[in-house]
Amino acid sequence: MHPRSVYNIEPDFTTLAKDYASFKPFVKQTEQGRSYIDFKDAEANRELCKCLLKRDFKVDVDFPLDTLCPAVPNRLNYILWLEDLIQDTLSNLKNCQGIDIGVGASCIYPLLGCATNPTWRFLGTEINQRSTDFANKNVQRNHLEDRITIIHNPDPSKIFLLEQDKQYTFSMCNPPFYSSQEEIDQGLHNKEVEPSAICTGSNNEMITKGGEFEFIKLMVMESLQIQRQVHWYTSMIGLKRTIRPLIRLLNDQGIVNYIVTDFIQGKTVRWIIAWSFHPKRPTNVHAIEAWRPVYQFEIKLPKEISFVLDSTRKILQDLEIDYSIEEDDAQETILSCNTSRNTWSRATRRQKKRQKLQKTESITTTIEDPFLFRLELSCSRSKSSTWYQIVWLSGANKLLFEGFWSHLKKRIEERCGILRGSSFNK
Ligand SMILES: C[S@@+](CC[C@H](N)C(=O)[O-])C[C@H]1O[C@@H](n2cnc3c(N)ncnc32)[C@H](O)[C@@H]1O
Repeated sequence: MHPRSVYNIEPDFTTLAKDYASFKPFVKQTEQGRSYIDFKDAEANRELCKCLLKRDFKVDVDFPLDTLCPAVPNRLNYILWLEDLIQDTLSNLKNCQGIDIGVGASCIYPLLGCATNPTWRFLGTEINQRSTDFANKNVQRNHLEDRITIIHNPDPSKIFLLEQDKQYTFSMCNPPFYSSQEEIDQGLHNKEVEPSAICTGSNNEMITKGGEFEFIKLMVMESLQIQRQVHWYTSMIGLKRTIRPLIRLLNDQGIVNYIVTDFIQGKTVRWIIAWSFHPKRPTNVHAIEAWRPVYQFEIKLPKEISFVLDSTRKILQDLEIDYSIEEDDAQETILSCNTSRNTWSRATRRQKKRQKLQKTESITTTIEDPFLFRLELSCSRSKSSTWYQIVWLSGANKLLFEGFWSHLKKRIEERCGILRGSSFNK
């Protein structure tokens, strides 16, 4: 559960039934006096969803019993995590324009997103005509026509129906997870399927050709065409086995800025994957470390921290890389570095040498996106050696980062007396 979720305190069904008479018929009591509802009862689920949305977000919805009933806490987790992602990586937090692929009849994500973020707007798409009509009615019911636009997508193999020349902050999606009814039955057995979806999710909402992997793959492939028109592409993942092939796909397509997170809601686990063609990487959002791309390297150097710091400064000055010292004490020093020129490639350094001899201005290669990184120096327990870590913070070119690190590592190791082939660190 997201730490900011109102549902960190479990809703009390007795109180909810007192406040909402429509919910009362569904509330039962255990012998110990604990109130509960039957999650296999579609009507009970729908009433719970409607009452929670009304009570906690002043959102008023209605949807047919044979369409997917959204579990509100689960949907809220996604919205709150998106807020974190945006806060962490974008400078302009106002006027966010989101996209929801497959709004469903409830139109839950646009409604919840607008209720919790007064400046957000949404474009919602849906392939099912009946769900599109219901979603539109839900938008009207909440007087949000000026902030939410719903469009019917007649082509299931198409994902993004965007306005040309318009920029979008994020896209989100709760895709159909399964490729067949057998897979759903298996999911029920493994407790992968949300209780509220058991009886209500109709086939088009739960099943898609090739399952969620193929659906998200379509999204990835289309995102390659439109690149930075959407800042963050995101999707919920319902099955753990989908994560690895998706990461492989992103890597194969050269997408280096991505992140995976998870949410545990009762017995159900859900994941969200996000990728971007923008250089700024998220560093302050909940993520599964094991699925992060390699953004950092660490080595141990056989010298005291003051010596390593002094040597690093000299190397950075030589490379004309700007840096500021963020934190500095005897135990740990953090240098924040940034450059927009590649001054370390062999060709650039050769050119620089030549130009020095000829006393002309040096020419360096400009990098498309600013290259930001952090160097973290910390004392080892013995104090006579130092842990030396680089963390890549921003930049779209992974090879550039790796090339820089290999250059810096060689120079700092040489200064610390580690010669090539030496056994220190092995
Ligand atoms: C699992 S439901 C999610 C509904 C709702 N967003 C929610 O979270 O409860 C998936 C939805 O995506 C829709 N859908 C499937 N393929 C689509 C596509 N290519 N474009 C837009 N919607 C699509 C389905 O009709 C269905 O309503």
